Amino acid sequence: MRLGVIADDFTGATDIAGFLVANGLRTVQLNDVPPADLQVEADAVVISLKTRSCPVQQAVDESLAALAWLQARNCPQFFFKYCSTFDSTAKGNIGPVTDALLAELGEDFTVICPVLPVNGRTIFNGYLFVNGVPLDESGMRHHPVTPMTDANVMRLMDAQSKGKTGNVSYRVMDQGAEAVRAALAELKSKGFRYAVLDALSDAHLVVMGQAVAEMTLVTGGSGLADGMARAWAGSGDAAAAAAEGRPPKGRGVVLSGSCSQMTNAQVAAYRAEAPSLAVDVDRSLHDAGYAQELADWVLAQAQGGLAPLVFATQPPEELKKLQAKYGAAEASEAVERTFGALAQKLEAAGFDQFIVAGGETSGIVTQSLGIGGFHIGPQIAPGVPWVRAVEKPLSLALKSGNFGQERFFFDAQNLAG
Ligand SMILES: Nc1ncnc2c1ncn2[C@@H]1O[C@H](COP(=O)(O)OP(=O)(O)OP(=O)(O)O)[C@@H](O)[C@H]1O
Ligand SMILES: O=C(O)[C@@H](O)C(=O)CO
Repeated sequence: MRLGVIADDFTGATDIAGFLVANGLRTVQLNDVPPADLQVEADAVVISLKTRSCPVQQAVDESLAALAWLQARNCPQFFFKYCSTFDSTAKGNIGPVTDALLAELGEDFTVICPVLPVNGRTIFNGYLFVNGVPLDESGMRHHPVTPMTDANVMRLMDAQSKGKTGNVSYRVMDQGAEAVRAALAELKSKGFRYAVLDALSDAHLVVMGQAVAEMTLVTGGSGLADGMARAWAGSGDAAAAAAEGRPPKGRGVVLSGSCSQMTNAQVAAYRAEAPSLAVDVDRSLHDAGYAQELADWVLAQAQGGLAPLVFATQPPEELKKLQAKYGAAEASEAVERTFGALAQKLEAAGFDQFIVAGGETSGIVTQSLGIGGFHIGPQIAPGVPWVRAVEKPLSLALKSGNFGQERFFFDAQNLAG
């Protein structure tokens, strides 16, 4: 094993795993900290946790348990994967988890790099942009759980961590890996504990991938991992690495629990052509028989055409109203529970392809289906591979809220079989 990844949510985990596979690295994704005796043969192991928005101590404990599992297999390098839109407010978990991992590894310096240029997530002078717009002016300011109101990654990190954060600017990236290594050494010697790496392009990813090759712990988005994998692997055999994760034809359903801008557009595009049903938040909260009713609706849709869609996805203004009425945490937990129960009922009824939108939603669906690990297949869109459960014949597409193009739900089905 050459890289061990600790990811703070499920779609984040499949995102980074997809990029490693696309560079020809054999990669296995394990959901939750695996049992101590599990044997895995792979170039990279991605452990997906659900620690993005849980209490801080839980996030720290689970991340350290994942680290211990990887250390027990002599893993030489570790990657803490979080969202390319940071998804972590001043009370968030990225700082505390990074500090705990550094302490456990006996290290005192790392990089902070939530980038993925191919999906429009870039960093310029330490400010995070989403499709050219500062993070706090993007759809992320309306996020139901982690509204992002600052685009300055140094400030975000300083607010939730133990040390000081510096920046390696795009101008240094332009000068190549040697210059970046020198800039990192200088920040470290000046007492900085973290360095935010600028990245405006794929070329910058390659440079930073080379520059951090010897760093024990790195942190960031899958753009950084793409750069690292390219630095090691060159162009490995991506088709062979993806073979076990390829989805056969199957019986599919689309479950959308993300309220991101892109998911709203994807749901609108899909509803225009496919059978769809909106989740009623009130009934999710109060009606024990509701998931069965949703399952009955899905089962009643014609087979063979487009997969039926069940969605909780709402535009920001509707979501605000629902959250004000029911409480944000209560409403989102009820919606997640509903999707979890629905997925179980559909599996029991013979569904074997689950296309899921939203990181938290994907986490709950995967857990409810009792899936412990995935083989990673071909990418439907950058950062969204098809994955195939290790222990049963189920294929899933786990889409981060803002990933994929407008016809993503169609694209996923077109790639299957
Ligand atoms: N109509 C709704 N009312 C209240 N909460 C909702 C509603 N629809 C979705 N939610 C909740 O919003 C949260 C969305 O988070 P999720 O991680 O699934 O999507 P996302 O944040 O857009 O994706 P990502 O984390 O990949 O960026 C979930 O907890 C979900 O249950
Ligand atoms: O980095 C991203 O944007 C995604 O992998 C993710 O973590 C969203 O849940």
